[in-house]
Parts: sequence; C-alpha cells; structure tokens
Amino acid sequence: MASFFIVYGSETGQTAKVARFVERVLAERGHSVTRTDVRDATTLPEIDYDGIVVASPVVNRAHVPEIVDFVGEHATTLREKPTAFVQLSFASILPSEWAQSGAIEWVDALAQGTDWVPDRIGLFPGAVTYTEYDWPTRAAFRLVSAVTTGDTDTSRDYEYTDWDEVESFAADFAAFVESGADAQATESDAAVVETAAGGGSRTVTIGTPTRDGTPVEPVVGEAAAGRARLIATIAGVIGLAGIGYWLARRRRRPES
Ligand SMILES: Cc1cc2nc3c(=O)[nH]c(=O)nc-3n(C[C@H](O)[C@H](O)[C@H](O)COP(=O)(O)O)c2cc1C
Repeated sequence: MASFFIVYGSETGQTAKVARFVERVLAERGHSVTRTDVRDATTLPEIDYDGIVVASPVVNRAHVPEIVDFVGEHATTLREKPTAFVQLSFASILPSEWAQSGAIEWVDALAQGTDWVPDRIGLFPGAVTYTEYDWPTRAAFRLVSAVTTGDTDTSRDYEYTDWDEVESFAADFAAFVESGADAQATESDAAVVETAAGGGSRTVTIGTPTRDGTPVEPVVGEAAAGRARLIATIAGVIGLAGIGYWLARRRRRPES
C-alpha cells in the first residue's frame, strides 16, 4: 500500500470532482489517500507521501493562484517525489492545434516558474457550468461556445471531462508509484506522449478534445455567427482603444 496526497484548486467544482474521482481510483487499488482543497487548508500537512497529485483548472490563462503558491512553496519536495499534475481547461475541449499547444504551455509556464517537472501530466477537458457563472462570465462563455463547441444553452451545464481517460491516468500514476517510479504509461484512449522539459522527461496525457473525439464544426446559425463576429469586433476596437489610451498616457508621463 502506498500513500498519496491530492491537492487541488477549483473555481466552479469540476477540478474538485476530478480530485474526488482520482481519490476513488487510488483508494480502490488499496492505497491511502489524503485529499485537500488548497483553499481549505489553513496549514498544509508536512508532505511525506509516496505520490503527490496536484490539480488545477486554467482560469484567465493561469492556474489557481493558491496552487501556484503551493507548488512554489513545496517545489523541493515535489521534485523529489513521484508527482502528477492534472489540468482542466476549456482549451482542451477544442481539437485545434493552437488550443492544444496552448494547454501544454500553461503547464510549461508553471514548470519554468517553479522548476518542477511532474512525472505525469494530464490535460483534460473541463466543464462549462453556465448555471454557476455570474452574467459576464456566462455571456463570455456563450460567445466563445457559439464559435467553437456550439453548446450555448445557458440554462444547463456542459461536462466535457472523459472519466475513462481520467481513470486511466490515475491508474497509470498509481502503477508508476507502486513500481518504484519505473512504470511506463499504461494503455489509454488518450494520447500519451513523452516529451523533454527542463532537462527531464515527462509523460503527457492529452485528453480527447471532444466527447466522441471528432473535430467539432461550429454549429451556429449564420445570425448567431454574425452577432458573435460583431461583438468580437466591438470588443477588439474597445481593446485597441484601451491600448492606444495607455500608450498615449505613458508617452505623456514625464521620465522620473
Ligand atoms: C472565469 C473563468 C475563466 C476561465 N479561463 C480559462 C482560460 O483562460 N483558458 C481555458 O482554457 N479555460 C478557461 N476556463 C475554463 C475552465 O478551465 C474550465 O471551465 C474548468 O473546468 C474549470 O474548472 P473548475 O470547475 O474546477 O474551476 C475558465 C473558466 C472560468 C469560469
């Protein structure tokens, strides 16, 4: 029996759900598991576990700040132990190459900032939980969804996480820890690639971007697509005006 520590951050609950699921997979293999919401833990336990799982969604192009702090604080321990990092994002829902490479770049940024390269990395599609969002977030996700997944019914939530893939990932990490960190990736439906980062090798599991694995065509009507384009154009003009204003102010500001 090995001991595992799972620490996660979650804004709207999907990563918490994944953390609970990973806990169950590990426990079913006979391991002892401690699972902690990074925000609930007033003091984090001294980490002395055989394997550590860190999980975070991407929110506004970054991981949950408390998770980043946790990794920074415990980087030495994380470098010495078998570790897995689980990332949930909207980008991983999308089959396009830019979205997929963007998803791994967030992990690269975390690894570079903390000098920690997890042994196993899982990039999984998250969820769009319209019913949990405030109206600006709901509107933003409706717009993004209109031009990507087509899932724009804001009266319900959309879960894209493939639980079989998360199970394979958790089982693979368990096998890795059980065998003294020598195990190779097990069979999985998800793409598993070996890459080098920061001088070490790592195994990245890339969750299937859509429910059935086929690229999604934007399933929006012409009118909706036209509205989305108009809003995007207005947002772009406002953004550019903001940058112009900022530059103008900077130029006028006297050198100190
Ligand atoms: C306010 C907000 C900002 C988000 N920003 C991003 C982002 O920049 N990139 C991305 O790929 N996904 C983004 N997402 C999608 C989340 O990563 C996804 O919904 C994930 O499942 C959320 O996990 P959680 O429920 O554990 O918070 C964002 C979600 C929210 C609510």
